[in-house]
Amino acid sequence: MKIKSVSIRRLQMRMKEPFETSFGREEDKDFLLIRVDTGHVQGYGECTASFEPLYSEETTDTAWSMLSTFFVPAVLGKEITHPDEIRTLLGHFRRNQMAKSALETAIWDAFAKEQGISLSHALGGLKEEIDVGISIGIQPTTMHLLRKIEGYLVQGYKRIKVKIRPGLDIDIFRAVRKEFPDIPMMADANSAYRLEDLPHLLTFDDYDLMMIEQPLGHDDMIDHAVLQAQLRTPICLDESIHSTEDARKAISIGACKVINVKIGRLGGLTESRELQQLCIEHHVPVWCGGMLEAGVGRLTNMAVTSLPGFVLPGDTAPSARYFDEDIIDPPVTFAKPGVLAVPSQPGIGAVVREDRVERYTVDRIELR
Ligand SMILES: O=C(O)CCC(=O)c1ccccc1C(=O)O
Ligand SMILES: [Mg+2]
Repeated sequence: MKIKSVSIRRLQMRMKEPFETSFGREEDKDFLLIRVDTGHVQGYGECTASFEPLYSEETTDTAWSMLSTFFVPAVLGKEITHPDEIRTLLGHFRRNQMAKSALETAIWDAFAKEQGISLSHALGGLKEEIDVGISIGIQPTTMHLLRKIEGYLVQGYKRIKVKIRPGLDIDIFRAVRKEFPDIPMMADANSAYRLEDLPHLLTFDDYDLMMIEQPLGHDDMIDHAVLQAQLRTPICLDESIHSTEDARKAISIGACKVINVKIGRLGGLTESRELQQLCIEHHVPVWCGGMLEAGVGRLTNMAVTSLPGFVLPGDTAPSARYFDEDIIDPPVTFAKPGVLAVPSQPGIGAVVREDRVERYTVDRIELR
């Protein structure tokens, strides 16, 4: 297989509602969509970098720059027998995982389409159905949050994740546990606490949380290990894990008991698959995180979730939770409440609606 041409488009899509975390607020989706052409098929990949460098240091602009200047030229015209080779072709360039992943996932999609198999099967995925949880952004009041939770439980979501920050944590846990004593609940702090908050964080153990996601520094593992040694609630790392090597180190020092896999944060599907394999060997459960993806990224997340290490519900909600109109046809919908069917059609398993892509495009470049 040879990559004959690559198109990079910048898209802007209105989100149904803003999403607020401890690090900021996202109102509109600003992202890159990559399309690779092999002469036989077209593969698509979505970049999970955001407009601002808040979740990670990457942005839509830096990803555009890295892809067009370095990453796309490194793969154009090369004979590729398997998408695992992309990681090697890009390996000498430091970091910029989200930009690399956008290109690598597009090539995985093209590879699966050339083989006539689903992306899930190309990866070695076995599950046909996956359980879905919901990540709820910070709400104006606790009452708003409680009513949102109620609505999502009615829709069948298998696990509720609430976003927290200092000053907005225990009150939420208390209120949720009062109304919903038994639901699977977890919290995501997006690095809002410091080790000096340890006594306060230990009180989280009273609320039967499935896990606490990334309580401490985005670049830390050491303090997380100190905290985990005293905290009964499992720590799940998100921001801190950029590779299988990071996961190995985090597990070996006891910095976490669970890992959130985001394909973009890890630089692609090859790395994500390897990380989940390592986690199986160490009996560390993983689940698929989300970056408010549009349809292409959403389908890629569903494919990776079909791998056996993904034993907990992911943040892979249906399209309609984020957008009025997705760029894929059909959009992602529940097969039954709280459950998605992993597509069996070739590649990501849905048609990318080029007419809609065109409507949301604000910039483009084609490299050949
Ligand atoms: O529904 C989703 O896509 C997950 C939303 C989410 O939690 C999130 C969204 C944007 C950036 C970071 C995170 C996170 O998991 O920390
Ligand atoms: Mg997170």
